Amino acid sequence: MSQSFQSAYQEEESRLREVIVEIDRQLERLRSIPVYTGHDFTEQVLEAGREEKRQALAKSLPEPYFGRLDFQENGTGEKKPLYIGKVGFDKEEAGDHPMVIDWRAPVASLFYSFTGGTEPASFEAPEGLIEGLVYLKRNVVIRKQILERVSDTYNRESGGPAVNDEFLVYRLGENKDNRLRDIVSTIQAEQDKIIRAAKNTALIIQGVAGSGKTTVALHRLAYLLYQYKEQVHAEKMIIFAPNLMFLDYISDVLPELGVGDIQQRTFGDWAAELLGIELFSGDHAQTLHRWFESEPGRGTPDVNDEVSGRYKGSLRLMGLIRRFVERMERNALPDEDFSPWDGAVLKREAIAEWFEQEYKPYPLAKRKERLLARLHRWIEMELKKSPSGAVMKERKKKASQREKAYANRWPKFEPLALYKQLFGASKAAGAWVEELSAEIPADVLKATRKDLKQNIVREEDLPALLYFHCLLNDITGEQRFDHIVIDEAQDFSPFQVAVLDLFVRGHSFTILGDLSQGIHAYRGVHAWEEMSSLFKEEETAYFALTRSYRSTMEIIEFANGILEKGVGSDLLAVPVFRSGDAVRLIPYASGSSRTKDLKRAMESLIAKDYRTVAILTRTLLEAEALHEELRAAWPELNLIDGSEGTYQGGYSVLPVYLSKGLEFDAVIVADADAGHYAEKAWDAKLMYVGCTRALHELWLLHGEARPSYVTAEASDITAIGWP
Ligand SMILES: Nc1ncnc2c1ncn2[C@@H]1O[C@H](COP(=O)(O)OP(=O)(O)OP(=O)(O)O)[C@@H](O)[C@H]1O
Repeated sequence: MSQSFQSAYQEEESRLREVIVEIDRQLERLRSIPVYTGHDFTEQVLEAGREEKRQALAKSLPEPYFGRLDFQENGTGEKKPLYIGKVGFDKEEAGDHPMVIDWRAPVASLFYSFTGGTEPASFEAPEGLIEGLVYLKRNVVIRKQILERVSDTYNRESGGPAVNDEFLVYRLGENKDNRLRDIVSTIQAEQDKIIRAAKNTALIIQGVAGSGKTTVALHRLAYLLYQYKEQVHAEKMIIFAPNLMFLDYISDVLPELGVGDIQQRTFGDWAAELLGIELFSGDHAQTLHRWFESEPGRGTPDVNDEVSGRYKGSLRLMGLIRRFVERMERNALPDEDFSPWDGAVLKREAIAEWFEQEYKPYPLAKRKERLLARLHRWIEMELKKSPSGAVMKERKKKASQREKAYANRWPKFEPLALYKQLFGASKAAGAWVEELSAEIPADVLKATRKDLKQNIVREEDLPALLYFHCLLNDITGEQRFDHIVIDEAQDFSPFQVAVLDLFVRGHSFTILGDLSQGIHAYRGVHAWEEMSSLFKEEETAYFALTRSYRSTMEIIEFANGILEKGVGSDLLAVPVFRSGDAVRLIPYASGSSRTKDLKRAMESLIAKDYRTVAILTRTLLEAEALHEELRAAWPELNLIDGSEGTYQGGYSVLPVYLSKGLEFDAVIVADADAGHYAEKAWDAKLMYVGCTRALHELWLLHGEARPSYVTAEASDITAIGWP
């Protein structure tokens, strides 16, 4: 141990003791104050503040901070060490500078944005730009109040080189359990820019596999809550993610960051609940079967803008619905006057005046509701003019029948009813409806009509139904969001985002995805312009994350090869300098069974003490069969089939298309051969998704011929055969 390291360690050790004593002191004082349970509002607010502090301090006690930055602000002549942690707090004596600074505070941004060199650094504070010199950037690992590691990634005294990746590489080398974790101690400058971007912008982020998109989005939510305390509320934020298992997988990060109450949903669940409709239960399985299960090896079916998912997610359909509702509005008012009994008449012109002038500002369903309520009041007034009680009774009876009949002559302003009309699944309001329906691609029209006649609503129908809902009804304050995160956004459609934009204040979006992983291209976007064009130029910003943090250099280079050769993409990942074992290509032994080889691969990797190991098959059927065969060897082996609500970690078998978003210490791609993966960009994307799930080790087992994008020769990054 060098002398300077020893003194740094001792210095940090004594500082840690000082901080822990202070936290203990503050906690003790707070705990000694009796909890207020009375009705005085001021006291209640004070108690809530104390409770928040108690919790924050207790949470920070085991690991009060993770970083230190020595900074000298211009003109101060004083170099100050700033300690950065998940929770900030001051010494109790007034006038002392913070003991620990919250990682989201403006000054803490320096810890992340500073990339080295001797030039002055700056950060944006509420009072303006602050400039100064950075002397030291230090990472410390504290666990259960014990200082475990001190790592200087920049030291001005030693010549001011670039910040090094030593600590990052150490962190990335750790094995993972079954949950995504926070990265506050190692957020990188390119990620920090996204986390701290202004709130009222639709951020679109293209990030290569493993670039931290999901992680960054979660940290951004924590940042927005801190920075825009008054405008943003946790319960008014929502994260849309692809499935419940993925939501479970990411569910620890926000609590780790001290953030609760943020809604985490799938788009389907959220939209169906809002609309009060039930989705067809077989939809998911049918869709996956159609696109991923039917003919492995022969290549996934071709996709164009006329396939159902693409069309129903398009702005073309959105425009069509808008025109449909406009026509509906023009044709809504019945042609005749209203007569509650013979001799009494309310002229159509008078009703039109209410509908077209007075109630115009209201959405359509509300306009109808108000109009009919007013009509009812008019009837009551007229009834009062009756010459006798008997006549009044007679008239009332008649009026009630005619009022009902009149109301029935109005269209039903209900999303599903109108959607059915548009697709010809129920009686149309006029010939004009057919004119509009003719614009829908014939195959889509036919299949959807058939579905709707049987009351089958699929997930792909939801953007249209939601849009109908928005055109017909007010969006209530309760339904509105302060911020929306869309993860795996390459699988979202422009129509989905356009509708969500109606639900969010100030176009406040974080939209993240990777076009290279667009394996649901039958419904998702093919270029980010499809989404950015929904917003005005000043309302949107685009970021690209090119560095990949998940996998070793070998794995990333191998996966880049798949992208280049198989997808023709130039969205290649730049690895962090973390080297591991070569990617292994292993032919199945002739004469031996494939299962035996896969079992052997699994055994070898488990023997290396990896905590999460997965075998990825091309289809679910294959995963099920393999799971059945291997269960005897590993009773705890999980089968992931898309129906589960939680992610278990450990050892798993799953079809490759369900692995998206997840990661494993070691991955075995089964059947990486031409019999399972065709020479098609889409199949190459599937292979890319599979390979980029591996953190430390990747093995591909295969039959005779491999697709051309799976590299054949042994090299620095690939090894052939068993170790
Ligand atoms: N700055 C960082 N420091 C440490 N680890 C990081 C950092 N950024 C990302 N990671 C790690 O890299 C891995 C990938 O992160 P994440 O899943 O958020 O990426 P992604 O871009 O959403 O991936 P994909 O699109 O491939 O699913 C995670 O293990 C995450 O903890």
